[in-house]
Amino acid sequence: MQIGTPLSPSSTRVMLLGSGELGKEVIIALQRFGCEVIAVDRYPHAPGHQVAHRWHAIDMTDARALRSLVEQERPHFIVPEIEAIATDELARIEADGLAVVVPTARATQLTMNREGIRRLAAEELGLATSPYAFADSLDELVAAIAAVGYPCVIKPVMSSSGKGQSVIRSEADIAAAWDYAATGGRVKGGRVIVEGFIDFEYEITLLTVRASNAAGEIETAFCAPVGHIQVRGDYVESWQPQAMSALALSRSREIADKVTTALGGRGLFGVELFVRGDEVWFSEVSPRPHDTGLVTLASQRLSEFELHARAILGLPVDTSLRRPAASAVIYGNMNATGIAFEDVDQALQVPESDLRLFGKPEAFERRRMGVAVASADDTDTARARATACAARVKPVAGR
Ligand SMILES: Nc1ncnc2c1ncn2[C@@H]1O[C@H](COP(=O)(O)OP(=O)(O)OP(=O)(O)O)[C@@H](O)[C@H]1O
Ligand SMILES: NCC(=O)N[C@@H]1O[C@H](COP(=O)([O-])[O-])[C@@H](O)[C@H]1O
Ligand SMILES: [Mg+2]
Repeated sequence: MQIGTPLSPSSTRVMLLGSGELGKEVIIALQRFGCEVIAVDRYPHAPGHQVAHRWHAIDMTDARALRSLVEQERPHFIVPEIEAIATDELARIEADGLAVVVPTARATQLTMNREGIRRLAAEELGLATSPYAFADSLDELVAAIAAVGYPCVIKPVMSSSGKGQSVIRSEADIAAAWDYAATGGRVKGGRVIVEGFIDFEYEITLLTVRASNAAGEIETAFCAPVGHIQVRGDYVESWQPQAMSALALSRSREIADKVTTALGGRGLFGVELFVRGDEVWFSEVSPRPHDTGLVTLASQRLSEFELHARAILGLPVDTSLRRPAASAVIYGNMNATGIAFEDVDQALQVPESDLRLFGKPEAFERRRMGVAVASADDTDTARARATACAARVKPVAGR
């Protein structure tokens, strides 16, 4: 494996499609190995734009715009960082041998739509999932709910971070859930999935990495399970390791192994699972670093972002946990551009704490603007530290 010199003819070029907080950390990891990084997002000055060699703001769902940028930049690797991308064009780019798509173009196609990954997991791989049905209209939704039963969760098939998602308990909630899904999806009036509500005890992300071993073969390795709490479908706190029974852990690994093997390629995946006792259900998977995995910045020898960078480049990985840790999200708490953060010094008085402020040019009430991480002897203490650190950071209007 060879890595060239950035900005020279020998450069190893990597293009990120999506350059938010997760991409920013992947870019930093790639920069440390001397890659030449091109960061792309839908708006200028995205977090990853600020740490890359070059940046572009384009509509990544526009196949022609995407193709022409790839032809202009000639990256060796394309690393999708969000789901809303012209993934069919990525498949053509991969088939034409223009670049390696991470982990594979097919993985990005299957996971950008809940239907693709759900049918693969439940119908082809036979994994345990919630019962589910799909609907394209309010009438079909009524029928789908009748098949799945109450309570259930309604989600646009194309959405993320809980957008357009609601839990419904009776017929009276159906119309509102349909309307809400239409506002939160990436496509107006689009298709929805109805999922039976799983009354889980806790949920985890099993970070799973497919990377080359010394013999050059792809091997699967697992990080310690990440536990997390979601509010309105968006993560607010995570910790590692999540305590679980030996059987639940081995079942989780088996599911993660099956689904990541089916998606293929090299890279880090976030496999989302629901757990009750020894029972485990597959929920969904990100073929890229996961927001709940931000905790690994404090907990692992190599963060999930460094693991992704290494896997992409064909380098060896090490998933070992260094110390229990936790993460807590910092929201914008206002709608404004160019905001500031007060009391960062106070926040970092918390023992073993650290902060990432993403540098997003515009804040929204519920937009993630930063994260606090902290380590400790145990995850309970780490959680208390991370939430205390996050709470001390005060978003204020910029001057
Ligand atoms: N069928 C279900 N039963 C119980 N809880 C659920 C179900 N589906 C989703 N949830 C809850 O909502 C959260 C978000 O759901 P999901 O991961 O499908 O949304 P998302 O929009 O893809 O979020 P992200 O992009 O952040 O992963 C889950 O982590 C879980 O807490
Ligand atoms: N659950 C997916 C996730 O956390 N994705 C992360 O959020 C960014 C978008 O943030 P924004 O909506 O604030 O622009 C994405 O670019 C990615 O880093
Ligand atoms: Mg999810």
